[in-house]
Amino acid sequence: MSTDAPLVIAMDGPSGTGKSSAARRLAGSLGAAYLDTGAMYRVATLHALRAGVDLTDAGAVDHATRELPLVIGTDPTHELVELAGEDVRVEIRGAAVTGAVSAVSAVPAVRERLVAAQRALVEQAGRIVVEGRDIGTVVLPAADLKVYLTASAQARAARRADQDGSADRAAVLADVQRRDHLDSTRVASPLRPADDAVTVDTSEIDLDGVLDRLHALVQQVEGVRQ
Ligand SMILES: Nc1ncnc2c1ncn2[C@@H]1O[C@H](COP(=O)(O)OP(=O)(O)OP(=O)(O)O)[C@@H](O)[C@H]1O
Ligand SMILES: Nc1ccn([C@@H]2O[C@H](COP(=O)(O)O)[C@@H](O)[C@H]2O)c(=O)n1
Repeated sequence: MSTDAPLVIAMDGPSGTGKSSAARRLAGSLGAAYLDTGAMYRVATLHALRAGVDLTDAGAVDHATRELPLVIGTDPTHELVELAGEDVRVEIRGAAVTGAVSAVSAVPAVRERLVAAQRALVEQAGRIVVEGRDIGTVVLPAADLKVYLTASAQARAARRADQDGSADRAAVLADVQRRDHLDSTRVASPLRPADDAVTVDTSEIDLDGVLDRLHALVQQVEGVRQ
């Protein structure tokens, strides 16, 4: 099979399971594009925060994010995230946005617009790994392969604390659990595995091990399609 054959891989799971790291590397090795949909919700959140809207008011969040001058790249070797031409890669990962993003992503009108943009990017790319919370269930229900990454909250919090250089592991764990709860209990497109997703628990596997598992799954899918 030629390396430019269409291939759509959906990767979902809670925070800190390794979705971004694994999806980016998988895309690079498959010669595919990569889409970080969490970054899109983070940009919408930054835009709403800058507009000073009350994030508990869904109508106000909807209104404030209707015009969202967002540019997101899909090259797995080059991260590009811009809001009105400004590079916001660092700011969207900060505490203010991380603390507010679940409120913004729970607003159905925000999701509708971002899902439409995500589908358009997938259509353009043809061969792509897309990661988020609702990719297998809502955004791309016909994906060729759906993977749901999990890991214990403790493992995820330890990774996040190492990544951010935080000594307060209890606070990081509480934040991880708070976001898990909000993302999985919201009414609009809650975080959950698609019925046909393959679950991979990354608690005890390093990133190379996760990549081995993902490559084996891709080979199975490509074998079936040949
Ligand atoms: N299997 C693994 N073992 C150990 N550390 C890992 C593993 N996978 C990822 N990591 C590390 O965990 C941290 C979080 O990974 P990553 O950002 O890829 O997770 P994520 O699921 O995309 O999180 P979020 O949804 O919050 O963006 C990173 O520092 C990454 O290097
Ligand atoms: N498909 C998605 C992706 C993300 N979200 C929301 O965005 C938050 C940030 O995601 P990260 O992957 O960058 O941590 C996440 O907590 C969700 O609230 C989403 O709803 N759907």
